[in-house]
Amino acid sequence: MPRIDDPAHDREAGIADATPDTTRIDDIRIKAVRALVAPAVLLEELPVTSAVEAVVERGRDDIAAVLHGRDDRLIAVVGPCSIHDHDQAMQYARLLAGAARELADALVVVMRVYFEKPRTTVGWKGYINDPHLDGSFHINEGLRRARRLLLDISALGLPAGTEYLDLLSPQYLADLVAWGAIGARTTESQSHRQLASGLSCPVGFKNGTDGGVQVAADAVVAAGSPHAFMGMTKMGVAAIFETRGNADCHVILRGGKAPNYDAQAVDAACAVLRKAGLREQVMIDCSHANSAKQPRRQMDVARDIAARVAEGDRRISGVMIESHLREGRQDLRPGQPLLPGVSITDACLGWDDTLPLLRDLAQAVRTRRAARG
Ligand SMILES: O=C[C@H](O)[C@H](O)COP(=O)(O)O
Ligand SMILES: C=C(OP(=O)(O)O)C(=O)O
Repeated sequence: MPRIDDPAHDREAGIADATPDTTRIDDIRIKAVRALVAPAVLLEELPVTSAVEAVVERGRDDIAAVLHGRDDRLIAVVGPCSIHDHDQAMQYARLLAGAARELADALVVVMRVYFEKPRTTVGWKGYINDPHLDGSFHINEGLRRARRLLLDISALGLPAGTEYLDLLSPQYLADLVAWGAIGARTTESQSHRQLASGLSCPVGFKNGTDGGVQVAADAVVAAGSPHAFMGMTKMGVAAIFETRGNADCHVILRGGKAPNYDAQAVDAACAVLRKAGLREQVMIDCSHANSAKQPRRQMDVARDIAARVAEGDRRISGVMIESHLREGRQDLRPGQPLLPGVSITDACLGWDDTLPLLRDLAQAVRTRRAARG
């Protein structure tokens, strides 16, 4: 596929109706403007069923109950670094749904269903931005596929979690999302904090890429407050949104210059949260800088967390694990076939190692519960 700025790109991608901009002093770096489907059209085409509605609501309620200390289970956000194939994602979801049922007494399992990838510089930006994985950027189709997948996963009884990166995409998908994340690169962004203040689900803010927890605590404070900002309605019209604030936000420790999953790091994070007047609780991301992106190191991190939970630590309210059908990662090379069930972004743990890890975490919760009597 030619680069997006090559005149042959749109022809080869089958994109019709590209509208070249002819003004001289405005939009001088915009090559074309293409039509974007209105959210209301997709919501009508792919409506939420009452069964899915119940799964989303129950997922949100369960997560909020853990965050507010009414439920002693552990939230486990588990799944691929990114989605790139519907059938493989569904294969994974069926396995995870089985585990979620088995461990429901101890874990609130949420599948990571990440469609939008924040890149350090450039790279494939996810299933919505480029669903054909070839630089053709069929965003309308990406939105449609994302919505269909969220419906299918939720229909298994499994709540879905996603990263909110684009500021318009929530209007197409947010009704189907039980838990949201704001990533390390956007936790400090006012626009993302405003968005979180109006989302219907609980939201986790990652610490900054340098490891700074203060920005995530600040984000929880900001998202908990009401805001007014510009956005787009379901009909695709510009609007001013006024939000109530989101009381179900929390911090996610994902490491930075150094890992931050151990007891000392949790003490330090809780000191920051206490000073900000927030609940002393964290979700710990076993991946990213906590595993130095070595997928198998997630097992060490998760087992370390399980040991502390079993000893009675109640400040750890959740874990995140990057896991796919098969371990590792692969490069996306145009025209080259991909291995099924292997991540095309960060390396993941394989399912065979994930299930025992989830069982260990669940056992740790049961031990903690038994000790409290
Ligand atoms: O989780 C995903 C990645 O760590 C994040 O999107 C950054 O990826 P990159 O550094 O490969 O661009
Ligand atoms: C991009 C992610 O993480 P982070 O923002 O911590 O880099 C992720 O969880 O996919």
